[in-house]
Formats: sequence, structure tokens, C-alpha cells
Amino acid sequence: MSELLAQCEGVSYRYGALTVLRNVGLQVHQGEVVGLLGANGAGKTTLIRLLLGLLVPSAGRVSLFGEVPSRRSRRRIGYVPQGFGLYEDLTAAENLDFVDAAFGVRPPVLPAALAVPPGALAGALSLGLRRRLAFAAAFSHAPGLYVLDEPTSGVDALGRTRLWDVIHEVTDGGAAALVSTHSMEEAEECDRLVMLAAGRRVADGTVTGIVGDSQVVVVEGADWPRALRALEQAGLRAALVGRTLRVPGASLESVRSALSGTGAVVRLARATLEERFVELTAVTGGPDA
Ligand SMILES: Nc1ncnc2c1ncn2[C@@H]1O[C@H](COP(=O)(O)OP(=O)(O)OP(=O)(O)O)[C@@H](O)[C@H]1O
Repeated sequence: MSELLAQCEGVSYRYGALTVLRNVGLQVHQGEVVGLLGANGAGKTTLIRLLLGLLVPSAGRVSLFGEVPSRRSRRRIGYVPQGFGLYEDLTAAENLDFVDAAFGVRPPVLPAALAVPPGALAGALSLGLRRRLAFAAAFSHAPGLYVLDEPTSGVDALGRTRLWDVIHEVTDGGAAALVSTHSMEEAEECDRLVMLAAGRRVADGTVTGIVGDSQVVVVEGADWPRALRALEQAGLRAALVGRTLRVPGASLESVRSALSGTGAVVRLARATLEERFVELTAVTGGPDA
């Protein structure tokens, strides 16, 4: 097994009376891309802040490069926060010079995918270019572990693909990445996923392992609007995919009974990652005191 770079063991965290993480475990090994997947408020950023040592767990243990997170171990991290962490009134080049000076490194050759107009003020760059610059700043000191908090939100499809190419390049080169995301498409880019729901870890594994043999009810038939109305009347939520309705979290019997007399054909199909995510997160309520 490759080196364990970051670990949370039985970690809980409270903001005052509000418990937002409960008994969460997480491991990131050298060379892997671990996706931290959860809805808004699931606790992803809080877990990242604990890993970086910016927060101290209410219970459990966190280690970074084998020690309690500290200024020294943080130097080996390339962190891209949701808010970028850039100096908006400095140019792109000045931001990178500043980071290189802080880490005492020579300016690295950046991959083309991280190129940003050097003379532009960081605050004046588009959202996509600001994300690119923030990634370039994290890249410059060749960290062992990248911690990327929703690194591609607001980035267009081409920019996203380019950033993911860089993430795969650095992890192929021996670094690791912990990437928080809401996006199922991005989750599929990861070697392993840790799913959080309302502060609890509800799954940890590969996409194939997490989806497993989980199934979803599929409804077919020409009159899908009628079938959709009947499902809604029965309190079942369906998604229209092409001319097929998919009803995650419902039993075959409940869908059959809701659609009796409509002529719709009902069958089971393999669930997608998103449908499995809905199923896993539906059983957990919100954070509580
Ligand atoms: N400083 C804070 N004080 C009190 N509550 C907080 C604080 N920061 C976050 N929370 C709460 O903790 C919970 C988890 O928030 P967190 O930001 O970790 O979730 P997240 O999964 O990163 O969400 P998002 O995807 O929206 O960024 C939420 O209920 C949030 O409102």
C-alpha cells in the first residue's frame, strides 16, 4: 500500500451547539484522487479545514503526513480554497511571485492548462481564470497533497477538462489530491469517493463499489406525461431521461401500484452514481444540535 498522507479517524466537529461532523473517517494515500462528495452543508469544507489543522476536532484524530497538522506539515499541501485565496489587487504574476517567495522556491514551469495573463489583476480575472491562477499558486511548490475545495465550480467545460488533466498529471507523478465536489461528473474522475450526508460518512469506495448492485425503477411507455402525473399524485419523485422516467428510492411495487391502469411498463435498471447518492443521502437528516 502506498504512503498514507492524510487521515481522519472518528472525527466529530461542533460549531457551538451545532454538530456538523459525526465520527467521520477518511484516508488519502499517495498517488490517489479522493473525491469528497456531499450536498451543500454536508460538512466537506469543515472536514478540509480540520485536515489542514485550521480547526481542531471536537472528537477523534487528524493526521497529515503522519503528524498532527502543523505549519510544517501544511507546507507540503497545495490548498485551493473555495474563495481562491488570491491577492485581488496584485497581478497574476505578482500573486505567483509572492507564493514562490513565501515557500522559498524558484518559479516552476507551469503546465499550459494553468496559463493566466500575467499582467492582469487577479480581481479582474474571470471566475475560470481566477480558479486557474489559484491552482497555479498551489502547484508552484510541488506539494505532496493537493486539497481542492470545489476547484472547478464556475469553470466552463473545456476549463474543467484542462484542470482535471492537471490533477491527473500531478497524481500520476506521485502527489495525491482530495477534491470536494457536488458534481457526479467530477466524482467519476476520482479513484475513490467519500460521500458525506449531514455530517456523516455514508459511503467510501470506488464508483463501481458504491453503486454496487443498487437498482432504480424505470418507467417506459408512450404516455410519459400521464405516468409522471400519476407518480406525483402518489408522492413519488421521478426524473425524465429521454422518454423514460426514473424513480430513485422507490420500490417496484409502489411504482406499479401508482401506475396501474396507465399502460406504462415498469422494470428495474442499474442505478447511476447520482441515484445511489440520492438513496444514500435520503436516509440522513440535516445537521442537528
Ligand atoms: N463558522 C461556522 N459557524 C457555524 N456553522 C457553520 C460554520 N461554517 C459552516 N457551518 C455549518 O456547518 C455545516 C457544514 O458546512 P460546510 O461548509 O462544512 O459544508 P459543505 O459541505 O462544504 O457545504 P458547501 O458545499 O455548501 O460548501 C453547515 O450546516 C454550515 O451551515
